[in-house]
Amino acid sequence: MSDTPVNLDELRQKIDRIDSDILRLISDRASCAQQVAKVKQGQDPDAVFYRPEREAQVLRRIMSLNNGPLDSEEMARLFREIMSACLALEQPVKVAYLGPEGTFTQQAALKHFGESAVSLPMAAIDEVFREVEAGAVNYGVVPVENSTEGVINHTLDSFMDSSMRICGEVVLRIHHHLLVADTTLRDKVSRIYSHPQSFAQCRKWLDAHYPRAERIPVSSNAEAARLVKSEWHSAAIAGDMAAKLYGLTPLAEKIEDRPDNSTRFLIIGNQDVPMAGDDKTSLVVAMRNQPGALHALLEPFHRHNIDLTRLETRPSRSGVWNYVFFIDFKGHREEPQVEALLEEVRLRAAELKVLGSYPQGVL
Ligand SMILES: O=C(O)C(=O)C[C@]1(C(=O)O)C=C[C@@H](O)C=C1
Repeated sequence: MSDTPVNLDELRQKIDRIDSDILRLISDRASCAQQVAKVKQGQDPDAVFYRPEREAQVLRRIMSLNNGPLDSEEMARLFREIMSACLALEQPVKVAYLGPEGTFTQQAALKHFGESAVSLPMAAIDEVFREVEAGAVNYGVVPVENSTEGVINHTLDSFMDSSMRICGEVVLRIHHHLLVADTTLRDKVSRIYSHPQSFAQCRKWLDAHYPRAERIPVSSNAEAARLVKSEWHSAAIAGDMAAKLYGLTPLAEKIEDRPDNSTRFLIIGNQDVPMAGDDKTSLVVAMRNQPGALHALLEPFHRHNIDLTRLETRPSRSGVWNYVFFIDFKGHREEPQVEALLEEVRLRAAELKVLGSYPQGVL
């Protein structure tokens, strides 16, 4: 006879036994993290407890070991939460994000740090920078680019004046919904609120389905959701978090024009992150305004066979240099060929600032 349980009671008893094992193992893991904290404190009284490179390695390892039936992303999300709780035992982590509550940036912060982190909404990107700089929070989360709408200039500009470093990145699939309240007259929607970026990401859908509705830009999707609560003829374009926060329901789901619509967010902090094995580096470089400046800047990347993942130009704010370039590439600043590259770029540039080397987003 097979010992595989066949009825509901037996299956539930089996699940109870497995849960007891999981409980014991998670508790063992948490005790281990407490010991790690003691070791870190013993090494350095100002020890940093959050270690992005280690977290990336743990999550990648879990994904590579996973044989289903849960898919690897789902499994990594579960481990994300276990690690988040373990880190909170070592030291509760405070994270500032571009608010208000219910924005995609809050979603990115939770995706990266897990639910055990304390997340605090800020009214503007430069406030997030200021809070981290002042030491009021440990880390900050800000959006930097969207696959449909391009770069978020406020974030790049904030890096020019700041000593903050990049400690990580998160990429979030952005799904927009057309949301209404219980009291909305669904066939009388004549006004739609959203953030200008979201309007741009859903433009074709809106032209096709609501060509005559007035589109009112507001400061965030969460604010759009809040406004809709009290208006019977209005709808908001926002994501799941804002819908949940304000108790709205979707009239139409996933209305973004591009199915791969995603936004990249950066984690800013005060620490230099060691190599994780699958890293990126971000730079800001000022070049003198002379012929061939861009070629001179990019040529060493080609020669050292370094994979550029992004290049943005911003007007210089000091007025002395005409071009400021934001460059992301694959590799860590401690790798020998990256060190050699940075040495060369430094000689050619008027100014070079390494914003950070950090693990590529895992989830
Ligand atoms: O390995 C460490 O340094 C730990 O503190 C343990 C741990 C974990 O739970 O795995 C927790 C927090 C860190 O950010 C990284 C990993």
